[in-house]
Amino acid sequence: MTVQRPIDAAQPGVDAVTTRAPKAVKLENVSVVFGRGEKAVTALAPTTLDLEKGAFLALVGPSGCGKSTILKLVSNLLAPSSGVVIVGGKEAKAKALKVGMAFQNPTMLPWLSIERNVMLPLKIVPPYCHRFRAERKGEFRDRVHALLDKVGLTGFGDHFPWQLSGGMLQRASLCRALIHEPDLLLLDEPFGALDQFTREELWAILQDLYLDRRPSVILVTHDLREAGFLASRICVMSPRPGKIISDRAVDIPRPRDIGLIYQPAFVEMTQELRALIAQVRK
Ligand SMILES: Nc1ncnc2c1ncn2[C@@H]1O[C@H](COP(=O)(O)OP(=O)(O)OP(=O)(O)O)[C@@H](O)[C@H]1O
Repeated sequence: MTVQRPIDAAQPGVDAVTTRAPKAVKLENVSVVFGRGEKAVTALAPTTLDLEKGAFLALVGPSGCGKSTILKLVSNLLAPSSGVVIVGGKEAKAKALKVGMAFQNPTMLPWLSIERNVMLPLKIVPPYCHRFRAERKGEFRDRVHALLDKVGLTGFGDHFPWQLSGGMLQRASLCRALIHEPDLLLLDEPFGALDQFTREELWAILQDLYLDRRPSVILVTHDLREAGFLASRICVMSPRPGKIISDRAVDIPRPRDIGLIYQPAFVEMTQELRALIAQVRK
């Protein structure tokens, strides 16, 4: 596949209808400081950031620049020291949106089969939890197996986590993040521990899953090709204190083919990002 349109930093991302599109997430002048006095660490300097509904944002930057801190704010695992975090039009603590999450370590419960691990959000998240008893052997089970099929795990529903490879567990983890059809997907280096081939395979799978329902996505990654392949927008962050220093669109039509990452315009974009990160790491 060829890149049909230039990668243009001046345009809104391909997944954002316009910059006036409804916002899934808004950070308004949000900062996070850990500790007090001389030991205080500003994990995030006052930051303002909007994520359009259905957009795919990648956060990249050196270690310690505040990427995970932003995910924790949005998922309400962390309260801001100042400013306000709006998710689905309300403060993050109101939990106005259904959220799905996946991390570098898939953290499956070892005593449950893959089917039951993937089904867990349906047991916990309204409105599904009210129907869980009635549906766990019916509609919900079918839904889990349909998703396992999509990620190439057909027939592994009755296996236990220890019977799967790292790549297979990460596929199952994506299923668990998506089973309750979240409006917002938060991904913290989900493919960081995988080999390059498995990783590329999972980029394509994640893209398909994203195109199915178009949730809003925030992906934290150290892999610039992963960011460029998957995202409609890439924010680069710098550390001490954590802040966003660049916010650019990735204006490449979807579905994207993996061959894209070898295209000159794509390589140029990742090299620019790399140079920016190398500067702020010093
Ligand atoms: N609970 C905490 N207490 C004190 N400092 C913290 C805490 N959590 C994070 N920090 C600090 O806040 C800063 C931002 O951390 P954060 O985990 O968001 O960075 P990151 O960009 O996700 O890093 P990495 O890429 O290594 O995962 C770092 O300097 C970190 O040491």
